Amino acid sequence: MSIALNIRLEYDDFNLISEEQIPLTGITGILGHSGSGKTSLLRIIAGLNSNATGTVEYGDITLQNTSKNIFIKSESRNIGFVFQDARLFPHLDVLGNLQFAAKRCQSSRISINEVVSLTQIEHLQTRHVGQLSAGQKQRVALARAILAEPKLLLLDEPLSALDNKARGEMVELLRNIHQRLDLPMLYVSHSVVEIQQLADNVLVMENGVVIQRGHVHQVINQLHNSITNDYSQQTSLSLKIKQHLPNFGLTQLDFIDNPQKNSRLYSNVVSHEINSHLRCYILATDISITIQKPQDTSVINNLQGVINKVQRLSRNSAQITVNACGQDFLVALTRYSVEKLKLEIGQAVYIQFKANAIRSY
Ligand SMILES: Nc1ncnc2c1ncn2[C@@H]1O[C@H](COP(=O)(O)OP(=O)(O)OP(=O)(O)O)[C@@H](O)[C@H]1O
Repeated sequence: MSIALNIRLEYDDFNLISEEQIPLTGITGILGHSGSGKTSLLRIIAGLNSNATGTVEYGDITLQNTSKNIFIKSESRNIGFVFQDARLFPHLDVLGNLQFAAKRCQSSRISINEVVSLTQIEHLQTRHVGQLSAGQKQRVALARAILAEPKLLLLDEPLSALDNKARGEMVELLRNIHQRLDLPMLYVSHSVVEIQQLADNVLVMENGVVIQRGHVHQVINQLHNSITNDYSQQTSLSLKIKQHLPNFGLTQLDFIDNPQKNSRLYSNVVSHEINSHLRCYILATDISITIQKPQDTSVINNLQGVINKVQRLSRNSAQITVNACGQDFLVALTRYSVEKLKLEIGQAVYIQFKANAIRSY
């Protein structure tokens, strides 16, 4: 099932044009600069923007068809929304906010207690909204949205006001909620890391148009430097947890499709279960290249590969793509190193990176 959009929105100095099939399985991330049209796209899907013209189909349900004069109102679309600011009722406590949402839902397949436990807000129920931190407000907003039992949840930069720790916890929470409720989500952010950790599929927007779409790792590995301000070129991938080595503070990882002995990788210890998948990324600046097989090196991760792309980024910097164990790794080098090592397409090389270069939330 998918949302089919064929839509146009015109403001004085901004146009959004979208002809898109958005999958309704998993979490779809929408990434792009500020002002690229991400929120406008969500608002059109939610039925909060009646200026847009064209069609919006949810599976075989028509939510909007301008030429047939069809526009299903937002409150009848059964689509949930969580904004940057939580927008809770300030005169009610947490439980009051949740009871209000539950009252409006006719089917009540999920109870307030279940949602409270799912969003980990048991201890906050009697607090007033003014006594909550930004992260706690977002969890309550999430709980309220889930209580309405939407068939789709739209999230517009819900973590933007949170610090790093709270963000990591919310990402984990959103993943759990998605899995437990099998609730499709569209997640807007300009943070590549958030999208990398959360989304299954990604749309990239620029100037009101979707310019890239596909599986999260594939899209992130092909992102151009200019897409987001906080973006550094990186290799995005998922690895399988092979074993934890607590005595060394390390976790041993396998490539999912290519689990060979000589392709084991090591990260700083993570809390994931054995055989589960770790979503992670490695900054291009954290990987180096050697021509000879590294010997007696302190760098724990060494993989043999072949150069399949040499790209000049600026006068003095280049990006090399090395395929190792079926995975493309992006490596940032100076022009000096590229020339010194005479790197070229088809050349066999080794890539190296430390355990702490394998990053995740
Ligand atoms: N009601 C409106 N009237 C006129 N222009 C608008 C209106 N709403 C949004 N815009 C313009 O549309 C463009 C896209 O805005 P939108 O909020 O969709 O971008 P965004 O990618 O979500 O940005 P951000 O990441 O900053 O939230 C912007 O140039 C904005 O100024």
